[in-house]
Amino acid sequence: MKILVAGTGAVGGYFGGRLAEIGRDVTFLVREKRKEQLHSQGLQISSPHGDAVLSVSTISDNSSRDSFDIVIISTKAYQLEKAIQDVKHFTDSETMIIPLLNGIQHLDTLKEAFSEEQVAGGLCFIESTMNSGGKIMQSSPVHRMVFGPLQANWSNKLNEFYQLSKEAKAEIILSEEIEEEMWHKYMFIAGMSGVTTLFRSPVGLIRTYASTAVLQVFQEIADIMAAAGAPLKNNAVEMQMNTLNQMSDKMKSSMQRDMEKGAQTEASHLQGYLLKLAAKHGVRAPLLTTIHQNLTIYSQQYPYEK
Ligand SMILES: NC(=O)C1=CN([C@@H]2O[C@H](COP(=O)(O)OP(=O)(O)OC[C@H]3O[C@@H](n4cnc5c(N)ncnc54)[C@H](OP(=O)(O)O)[C@@H]3O)[C@@H](O)[C@H]2O)C=CC1
Ligand SMILES: CC(C)(CO)C(=O)C(=O)O
Repeated sequence: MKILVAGTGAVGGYFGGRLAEIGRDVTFLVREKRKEQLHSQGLQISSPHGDAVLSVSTISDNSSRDSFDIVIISTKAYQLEKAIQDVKHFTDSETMIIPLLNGIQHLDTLKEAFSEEQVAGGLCFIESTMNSGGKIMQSSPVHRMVFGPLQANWSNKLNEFYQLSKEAKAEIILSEEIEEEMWHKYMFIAGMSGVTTLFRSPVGLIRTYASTAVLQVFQEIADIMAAAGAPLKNNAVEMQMNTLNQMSDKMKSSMQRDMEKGAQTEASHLQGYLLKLAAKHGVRAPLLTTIHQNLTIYSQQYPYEK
């Protein structure tokens, strides 16, 4: 089974690397700078589960036009449109797409670009970032990737992919309820990245001094999602509070790490899309609005390429 990873950063480099590490047929779609890094120093992972330096296969958007069975998409949301154009050279009508982006809006973009049947659901829990030298730094042990079919007629390729992932040094899970899981992860990350960027603090201090804000933002998001008809559990807010309460004091969100690097954030894909749903369904979300305003002001102050 031929696997292509589009987005060899903190997420794709980690999970793709863990598959390559056990000899699976993984290729990384990369641009020039990343290609040079990977060829000169290998795919480097620093992790509580053991470091790795892997020699990996790469292709670029203009190289040969092979088709892959599975394409894992792990770019940022604002890079997705270009990534889709590049990935298209390497897919056919049987290729299954597994996106690992946070959020939900990208599913529509992908279904439009490929076909409804080709797009699976996916998400991950991992605290990782890529440092300036291209090394993937995982800072806490959780490394869970969940994927699964979004409709009943699922491709056997997903099952095959699950079977060949089992030995990888990562928790890779096939879920029959991936859509519901994605909405819950979306609730969690929109809230957690929102408060960690608003208070510019890891979760420990926020839990101690601003737990009411955390509860409020999860509740606002739950109200928006419920109004939009998302498949949420009755205790969705409590579940997110529990997840947050189990995290270490030092835990940060990837959006917060991006902000610390002065990089672009996924605010419009995460909080911005929720606020669009809130406006559409007439739901009030004052704290989420403040969080989004904070991210918008940040985006106006930093000189990243817009
Ligand atoms: N990091 C984390 O801890 C977590 C992140 N997520 C989510 O995962 C997604 C990915 O995040 P993350 O891995 O942190 O992001 P990174 O910025 O670390 O990685 C994105 C990678 O995608 C590459 N890329 C972008 N466009 C293309 C393209 N057209 N062709 C080839 N490569 C491309 C970038 O390469 P280049 O250098 O060439 O731009 C970069 O290496 C996001 O939606 C994020 O919210 C989810 C859970 C945890
Ligand atoms: C909260 C966390 C680390 C969980 O994977 C995450 O999804 C992110 O920071 O983007």
